[in-house]
Amino acid sequence: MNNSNFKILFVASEVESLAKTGGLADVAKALPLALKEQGFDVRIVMPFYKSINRREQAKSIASYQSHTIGFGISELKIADVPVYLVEHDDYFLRDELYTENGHGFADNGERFSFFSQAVFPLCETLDFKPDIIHCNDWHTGLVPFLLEKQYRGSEFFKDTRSVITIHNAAYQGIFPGQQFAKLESQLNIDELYEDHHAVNMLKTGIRFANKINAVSPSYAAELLTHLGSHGLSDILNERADDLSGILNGCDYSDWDPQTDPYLPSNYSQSDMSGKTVCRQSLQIKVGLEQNDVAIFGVVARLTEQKGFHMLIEALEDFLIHDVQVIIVGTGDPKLASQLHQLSQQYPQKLAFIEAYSNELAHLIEAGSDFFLMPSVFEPCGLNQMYSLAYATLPIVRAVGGLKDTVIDYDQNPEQATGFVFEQPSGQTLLNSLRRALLLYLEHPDAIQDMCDRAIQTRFLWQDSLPQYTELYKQA
Ligand SMILES: Nc1ncnc2c1ncn2[C@@H]1O[C@H](COP(=O)(O)OP(=O)(O)O[C@H]2O[C@H](CO)[C@@H](O)[C@H](O)[C@H]2O)[C@@H](O)[C@H]1O
Repeated sequence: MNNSNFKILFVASEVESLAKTGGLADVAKALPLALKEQGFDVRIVMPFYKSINRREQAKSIASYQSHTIGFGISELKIADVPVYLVEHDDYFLRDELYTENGHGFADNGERFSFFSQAVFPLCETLDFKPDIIHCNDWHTGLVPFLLEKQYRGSEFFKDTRSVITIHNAAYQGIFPGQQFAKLESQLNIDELYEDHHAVNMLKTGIRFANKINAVSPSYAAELLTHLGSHGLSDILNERADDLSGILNGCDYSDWDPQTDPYLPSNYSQSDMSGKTVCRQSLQIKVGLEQNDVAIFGVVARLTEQKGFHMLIEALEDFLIHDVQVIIVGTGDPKLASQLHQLSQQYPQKLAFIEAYSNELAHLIEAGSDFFLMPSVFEPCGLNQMYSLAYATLPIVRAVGGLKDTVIDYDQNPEQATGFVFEQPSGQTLLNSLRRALLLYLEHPDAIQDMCDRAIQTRFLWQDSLPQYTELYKQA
């Protein structure tokens, strides 16, 4: 395959450095950039949100209008990858990407079916004939359906194939059928109807994409089980031959303690003194005393997925020890209020910052000794990869990508890079926290060895690219 002749349209609802609410954005930037480096002709398409960074630099390049759909197309670049922004003020000129006052917009189904629909005239207008349309998560789930049912017969798209990557199957985009009424009338939307005429956008993508992948091998395996499939095991088992798991890479150009511009002092394996500076600066920033107790950090969306119910239960006992816990996150207001309450109870030991802050996220990765991810499920997880790169030992549950990326101290002391536990309970998490703390206090040499291994661990996109290339070929 001559890469430069191979055209990939990467369709995503968020892209790091332009608009981000979670890990999907990290991948939607890093993977296209890695593909571009291999010479592929890759372009990204996403909605033109109000909050897009560098909004004023976006260049309007075209517009499209038919009897059913109209939108503008603007362009920005990330490195030398073009990013096409679908401009439709009614749908996308809103303060947030998906929600308002903590609730999803009522018309999210309509917004993202519009976005999925816009992909095709956008390609035609820009005369970009993709070999692969690479979709991501529920927001883009209608694209494979539209490709098969509306465009398969067209000259322009007759050779185009689709791939859908599942970053998080818990979010499926299930909306009432009326929200899809603006799709072409000749399309048979009825065939997508489930109970009460609802459409499941992720399931639609899984049904119609030529190939499907999940963001880690373990998550792909879990998706075939009742327990781990978020209710999608039937359709995924039907498509099992086309499903694979490809581990995400980590973007070390954004996450490297040697060059990280957010850190007050950079550091590396050969000179870790900067990590102490980061630690002090973190303590000052979040208002904790500057002493040298073990620091446990968390950066996450406040959702059940991230295991906050286990964490809160475990912290109630763990905070009697001489430790500091620093949590940064936004999301579920109930979880936020529980965390605020707990931090008022232990003001010297627990700092909870309810904010979305890139700067704090980087500082926590650098300034903590341990990083907590007690997830209920975790398709891949990126923060544990960032932690490893910053010599901050992850404490994770053995699930999805966490299982594929962290080696437990008790299981394999010679190669360990963190602490891994199985049972999803506050008690087992508490045991792991104590296990880590005990080692920190009594065997600093063992902790040092683990940090040395952690900081050298690499999850490179270059290692995952051959698998994506193979997926494209098979599609
Ligand atoms: N308050 C805050 N302030 C600053 N930054 C914050 C933040 N809250 C979260 N972030 C950032 O958002 C990203 C979270 O990425 P994760 O992969 O850990 O989880 P997420 O569940 O969003 O992604 C989903 O998609 C990714 C990508 O495939 C999978 O790895 C993952 O398992 C899946 O659930 C990180 O870059 C993190 O630093």
